[in-house]
Amino acid sequence: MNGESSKSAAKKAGAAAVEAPPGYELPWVEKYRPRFLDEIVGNSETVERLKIIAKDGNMPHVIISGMPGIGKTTSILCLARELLGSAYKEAVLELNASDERGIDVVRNRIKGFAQKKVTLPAGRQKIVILDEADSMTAGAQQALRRTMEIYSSTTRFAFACNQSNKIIEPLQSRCAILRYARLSDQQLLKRLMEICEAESVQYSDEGLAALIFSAEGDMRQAVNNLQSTVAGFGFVNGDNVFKVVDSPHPVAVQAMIKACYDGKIDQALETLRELWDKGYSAVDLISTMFRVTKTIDTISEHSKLEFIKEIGFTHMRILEGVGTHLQLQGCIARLCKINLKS
Ligand SMILES: Nc1ncnc2c1ncn2[C@@H]1O[C@H](COP(=O)(O)OP(=O)(O)OP(=O)(O)O)[C@@H](O)[C@H]1O
Repeated sequence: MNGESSKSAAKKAGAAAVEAPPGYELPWVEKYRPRFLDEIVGNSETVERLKIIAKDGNMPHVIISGMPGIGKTTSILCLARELLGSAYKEAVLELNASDERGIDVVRNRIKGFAQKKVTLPAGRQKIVILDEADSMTAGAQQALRRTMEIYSSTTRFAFACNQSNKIIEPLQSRCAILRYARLSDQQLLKRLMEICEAESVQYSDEGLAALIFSAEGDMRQAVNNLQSTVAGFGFVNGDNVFKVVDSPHPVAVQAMIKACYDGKIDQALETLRELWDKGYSAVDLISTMFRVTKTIDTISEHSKLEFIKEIGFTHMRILEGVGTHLQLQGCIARLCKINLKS
């Protein structure tokens, strides 16, 4: 790809306006962090609601919850940028888990910010962003209750968290709760292809499939693994991706599950032995077995459900502390037996 077209691809993928200092490369998750709500992939209904808020300007207190790496913090930052324009720097206070966020910070820093006078576009308020809010102590959350009410005419709060039930009820009742779902494979694929084009990455289709498989709907992980694979190997194919993420190769695990389905216990145990000897832990193996079984389409629906049930029981036992080779061998034996019965 020539320089000009790679530049326009970068623009299309929303490459950050901030350039890294010469000699340094920004991590791609930062370089391609969406800057406007339009660029956010997935969760379109929720993002539409945010766009309406950005247009009307009357932002309620919000909680955005969902699993990691799907755009919660990014959405709040985009919303704040669209609401506040050039006043963004002055009118946003962002605190995340790396900042001290005990009661004192709520009493001093947040309250101080809420009292501060800032010139804003008409009808806009200052915004306090509390990232990873579920890790704030209950005491600190309690201390926010009155602050949120007293200063609500000038300051609005946005919380991002993985589990909204870790936010105390009184705060939940003051906020609009928006839930983000994990991103679909197509959404991840589209974004990864945009970034590959912008960065002139050499890739194969099965390389992208491997990135999507290992990310499980987490865009941050997909983009990070893409960058690590490019940095480590230069070419994104399945083998390289699984080396980077250091998880059992799903093709081998799939062969093992299929051997169970066909009742070929020796072959299945042999594959298990090879994977075990590579040093993967029992949890890695059993969770890959689960994910692979879910997606195999050559197994009957009934057997698939029975397999998943058995794998689930084994997973539970492993988490209880018995993560041995024998545990997995037992699981393989039971999987082989399921199909013999039916
Ligand atoms: N929906 C998305 N669209 C485009 N890029 C995304 C999306 N979600 C995540 N990303 C990428 O992943 C990076 C991290 O996203 P973000 O910080 O918003 O995640 P998060 O959901 O807040 O995760 P956490 O719960 O760990 O804080 C972004 O910089 C961006 O590059």
